[in-house]
Amino acid sequence: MYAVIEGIDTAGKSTQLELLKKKFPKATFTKEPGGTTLGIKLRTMALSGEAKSKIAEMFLFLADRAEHIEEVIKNSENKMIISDRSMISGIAYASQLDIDKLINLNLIATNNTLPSHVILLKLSPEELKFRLSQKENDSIELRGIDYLINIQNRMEETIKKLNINYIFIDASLKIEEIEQKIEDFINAK
Ligand SMILES: Nc1ncnc2c1ncn2[C@@H]1O[C@H](COP(=O)(O)OP(=O)(O)OP(=O)(O)O)[C@@H](O)[C@H]1O
Ligand SMILES: Cc1cn([C@H]2C[C@H](O)[C@@H](COP(=O)(O)O)O2)c(=O)[nH]c1=O
Repeated sequence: MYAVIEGIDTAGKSTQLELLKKKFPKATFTKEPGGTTLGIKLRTMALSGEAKSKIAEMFLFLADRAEHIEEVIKNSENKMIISDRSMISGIAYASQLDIDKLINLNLIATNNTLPSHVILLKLSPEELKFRLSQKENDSIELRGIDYLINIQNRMEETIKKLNINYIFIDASLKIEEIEQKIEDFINAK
């Protein structure tokens, strides 16, 4: 199983991953960007805001993804893998490009590997605004509410197009309710 937790910034992915680590201690937990040695450097570059070209920024994330698939996902193929983000973020955040074109580019980076299970935590604009106001924002978060809600819509569209097992969860539910829904989803398949 290659399960991924998706959602825009502050959706609650890290919170749920910490709980999943306790529930599934034998699983491989990983993340994008920054799940490999090279990925840590690429993550810093991508999030610094240094790339003036959005296409250059997208290729930094794609390079991270290619290395992550090769170094982490392929090496844990027979285990349960749970990842913080995946190619779905890659497709959604590169919002200047068409989704179908991005699916093809991402399949090159992943050597045609797709997640088997996707959990999307969905935020309302109001809750997103509140959560962003509670933290220091990086260069991507500074793009604002409308930008991030558009990314969330693109995540939904991408997941449906890829025809993967998925669950969409209201990210404003209580932490324990979300935890239970995720556990039921993972255990069901
Ligand atoms: N269900 C919830 N209800 C209310 N607040 C929550 C809930 N889940 C997480 N939070 C809070 O929202 C904030 C963001 O959560 P978290 O860091 O888990 O999100 P994230 O998706 O990992 O964010 P990022 O992508 O920016 O790293 C934290 O302050 C966290 O405590
Ligand atoms: C994989 C991926 C991520 N991003 C963005 C999304 C977030 O703003 C950051 C990652 O930081 P987090 O700690 O996981 O929230 O990068 C992106 O723009 N493109 C991608 O492919």
